[in-house]
Amino acid sequence: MAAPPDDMLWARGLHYAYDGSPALQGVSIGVKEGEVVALTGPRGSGKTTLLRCLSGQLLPEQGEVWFNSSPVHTLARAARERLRLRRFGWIDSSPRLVPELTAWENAALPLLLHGSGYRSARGTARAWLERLDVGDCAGKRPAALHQAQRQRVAVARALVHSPDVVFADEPTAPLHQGDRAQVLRALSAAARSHGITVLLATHDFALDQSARTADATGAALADRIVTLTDGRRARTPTTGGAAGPSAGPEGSAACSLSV
Ligand SMILES: Nc1ncnc2c1ncn2[C@@H]1O[C@H](COP(=O)(O)OP(=O)(O)OP(=O)(O)O)[C@@H](O)[C@H]1O
Repeated sequence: MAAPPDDMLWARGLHYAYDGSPALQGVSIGVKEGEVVALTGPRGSGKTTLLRCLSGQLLPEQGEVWFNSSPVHTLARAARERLRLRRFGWIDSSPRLVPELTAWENAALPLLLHGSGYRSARGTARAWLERLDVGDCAGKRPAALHQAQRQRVAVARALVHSPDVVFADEPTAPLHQGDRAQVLRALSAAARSHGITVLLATHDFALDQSARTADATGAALADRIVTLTDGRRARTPTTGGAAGPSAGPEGSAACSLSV
């Protein structure tokens, strides 16, 4: 089966289990170019597993993943790694930076791995750090930075090579309340200004009060919310939160980004 031509990323009937314990049970999703999609659901609902299948880190046991009308699920490991390196960016819940490298060197890693020259990689990485309000940290090593600064460097690293898709797995989890909305806005604004598609996993803010502000912001910055429950797409809205009643599995979130 071919993917719909207007979906940049498309998956059908994904199943994945860890040691026989199901994490995804037939998830299908389509994402258009430039869309910002918030993936919500309670802890353990399969958000990370879905992101990892869509980004080619995991091979689904059943189902198909297509990127730009080409199959990802049939690619050999080396080809999937090349695809991830060139076309995708990944932001984890904790900023895994290389401690020996400065902030700009960390941000520039995808470019350097692609074979870009040192000087040009430095210029591009510094520009992204400026855009993310951590330009003055460019020469510092991760240990000298606050957690929010480190996470911004990780965001810069995910965007620096102008990927087609950025997968962000609860990128604000380690941050204080005040930093969360800022990092999400910075990510979202940068992605929108460069036409980068974003899949952003967030906890179900209706169920997790501590994450409410960040996830409400993440959802409000998204074009659309997709909700998972027990490894399946939820059929009804699970929240009356900031995304509002329109934010069902296929519903549109308010897109109120103005940064
Ligand atoms: N490496 C692993 N080994 C075994 N089980 C796993 C592993 N990773 C995830 N799981 C299980 O798979 C299910 C889905 O987990 P997943 O991390 O995808 O959900 P999630 O919605 O991202 O959760 P969270 O919000 O807590 O990160 C859960 O039951 C989880 O315990």
